[in-house]
Amino acid sequence: MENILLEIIDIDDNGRGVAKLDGMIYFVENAKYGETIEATIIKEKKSFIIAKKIKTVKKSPFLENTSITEKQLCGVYDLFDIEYSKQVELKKNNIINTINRIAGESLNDINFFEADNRYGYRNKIELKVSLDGKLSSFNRNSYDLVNIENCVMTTSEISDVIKKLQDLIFEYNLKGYDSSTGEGLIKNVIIRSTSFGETMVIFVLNKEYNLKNFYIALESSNILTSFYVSMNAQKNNYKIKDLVHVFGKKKIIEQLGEYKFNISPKAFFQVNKNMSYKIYLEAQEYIKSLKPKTIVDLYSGVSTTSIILSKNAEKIISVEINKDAVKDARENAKLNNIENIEWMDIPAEVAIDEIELDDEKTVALFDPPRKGLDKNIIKKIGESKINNLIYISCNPSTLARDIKLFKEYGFRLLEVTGIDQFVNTVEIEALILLARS
Ligand SMILES: C[S@@+](CC[C@H](N)C(=O)[O-])C[C@H]1O[C@@H](n2cnc3c(N)ncnc32)[C@H](O)[C@@H]1O
Repeated sequence: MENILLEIIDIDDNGRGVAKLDGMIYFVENAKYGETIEATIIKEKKSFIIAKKIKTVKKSPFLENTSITEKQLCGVYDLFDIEYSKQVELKKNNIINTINRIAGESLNDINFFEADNRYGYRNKIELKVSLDGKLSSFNRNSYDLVNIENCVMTTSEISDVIKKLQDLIFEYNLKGYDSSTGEGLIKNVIIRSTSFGETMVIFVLNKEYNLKNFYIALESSNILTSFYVSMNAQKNNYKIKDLVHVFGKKKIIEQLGEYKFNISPKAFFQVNKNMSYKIYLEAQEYIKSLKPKTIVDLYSGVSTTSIILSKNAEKIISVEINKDAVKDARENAKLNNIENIEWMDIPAEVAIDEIELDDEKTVALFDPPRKGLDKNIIKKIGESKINNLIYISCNPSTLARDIKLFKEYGFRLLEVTGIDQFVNTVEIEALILLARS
């Protein structure tokens, strides 16, 4: 089959280039936004074609002159070398087009919070270790490792920790895990930092191993506030299992506005502190105008939103499936002298059957994972007396699907705000307000 020329006009949620030719949509891995490429067809489906990039024929006019290398990205940042104004345009259009297409809206423009920092914003990173002991990151969609150096997207505290860890890993001759054989030692290195300069590291190990001298050296380097180890011997499973606290504090502390938050090793906390705080403040603006008696905060994590909104309602019901996060949330409320939050540490789709929903002065707030809301939640809220909903989403497609379903119960889309929380990546965060009159 002859090669074809494709102009990349968009980037999809998976970071693939999108092109249109003769009415067909093409998806191409490793294609840059704006470039023209020579490609070959790999797979033809009814409504789209998967193509493989052969070479760039014309460079993207949106490319920035940057000296940043793949090694310095320390992760997947598909848009890192695309002009920032174009990144914003792509993200705004993604939200607008997805909501219009799936939820039947006709948005022309939306509010958008641009990032305040393009680099140095990530307060959490997960790294791997190669078989020759080099800290590395995974390539997209594969177990291939890219050695890293001077990570530019992480906070300076995390960069400092990486340097020290790398020196010690070399010094103590520690090796990474081999995904093809299931052999090796270090599976995962999770590093977190807070704006107080506190740092936490978690090693996920493949087997029991005496690392006592390494731990002593790491502790005496004074670079870490907290260090944990977890054992997970399951093949190619890199997740934290049972945790052992090795040294330092058990939790690190972060602050958002007037509130402090203890963060334990497994708890979810947004990776871009400044931008996530902007989302919470925007949600608070909506809440202030609605003056609710009760806020039902579904998918509440460590209750960051519940705590920030605690003065804006008589009662907050905070629902989160992760029991560790709820434990942290209770402590966080105590730490901030907050007494009007009630917790349910069960799935939101189950909790919704137990929550009183027949008061018009209740506002529901959702912040689900990428898969969006469970159908039972939409049904129960739809059939309830609740008239105002705030929805924070990291996936425009499931957000748009859920807007469409809420519209069947008489809700209208009133506000949409996009937030560039995951700068230089294709990921987007959106906040919407739905109401029925
Ligand atoms: C995107 S996070 C939002 C957390 C929090 N609102 C914040 O801003 O930090 C989604 C949260 O939903 C929780 N979660 C996932 N599935 C759930 C379910 N079925 N019921 C309740 N919580 C769930 C996750 O543990 C995670 O804490």
